[in-house]
Amino acid sequence: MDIETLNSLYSHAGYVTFKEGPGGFPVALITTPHATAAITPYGAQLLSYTFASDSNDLLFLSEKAIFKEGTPIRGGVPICWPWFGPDPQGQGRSDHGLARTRMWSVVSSDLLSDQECSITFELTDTPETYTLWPYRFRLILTLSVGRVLTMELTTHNLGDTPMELTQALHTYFSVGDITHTSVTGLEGFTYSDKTDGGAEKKEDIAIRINAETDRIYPFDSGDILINDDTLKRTIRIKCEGSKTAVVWNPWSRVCEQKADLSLEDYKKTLCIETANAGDEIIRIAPQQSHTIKAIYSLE
Ligand SMILES: O=P(O)(O)OC[C@H]1O[C@H](O)[C@H](O)[C@@H](O)[C@@H]1O
Repeated sequence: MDIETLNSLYSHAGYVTFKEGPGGFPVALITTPHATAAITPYGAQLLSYTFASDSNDLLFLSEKAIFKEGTPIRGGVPICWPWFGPDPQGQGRSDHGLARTRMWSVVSSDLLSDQECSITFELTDTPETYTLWPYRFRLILTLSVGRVLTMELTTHNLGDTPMELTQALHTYFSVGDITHTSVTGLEGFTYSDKTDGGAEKKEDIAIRINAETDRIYPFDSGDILINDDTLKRTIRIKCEGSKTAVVWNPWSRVCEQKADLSLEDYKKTLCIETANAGDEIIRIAPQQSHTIKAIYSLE
């Protein structure tokens, strides 16, 4: 859909407008008294979110991010779906599934009040997705911009066979300096350390990142806090409908390997992902649905 049509159908004066963004992708710019957001239908990927009370973006977006059909965008909130990580069946399909490299459709934008605005995107199966993943689905992302940022991802199984999937809201938070950042809320949980062959480990203290980190924690309720001593802010993450939380920092080794990351980017970002990852496979019966939700706020 072109920018003019998007604006004629879904803009709200002073709140929602569509512009052409990098790579020619459309971007919805959303402003409320509490925050501003930029989200592209490509991957339904949130690229930026800035609370009015804070001059720093909540999210990290790589300066070297690639905006090109078929390539994932490095930063913001990529949606990993219907699998998290490498192809679970080893068929050579893309890491993290097919949602982050497809153009979604905008289906609505709503002024919930003069304080809050939401936008909804959908991705449905096509003959092309069916050859990659043989299910009939409707995937809906709703993002609400207000006092808090809410992201809700619902999978509808439109077919007549059960569907199995893993998934994540792969949020790249911006941090002032990773070595002056801690994460609380996950201490005491036994996690799977993907940098150590999935070894099970446990720490009873706040997480501090001082090496490449890639962990899957069992986590189905409660809050996770990112305490940032440099930007002097605490980000609160509430997860619903998810059974795991993933903590990822690429450190220098992965930054060196990725064309879309700068060498020092590991200092500026930390991913805390609301997920059903690893063994936490979601099963959705025919004609049923499943929702995960993340709510982000600043303290
Ligand atoms: O480079 P990507 O395909 O975007 O994946 C980036 C990272 O995503 C997740 O956090 C995984 O746990 C990591 O193992 C992976 O390296």
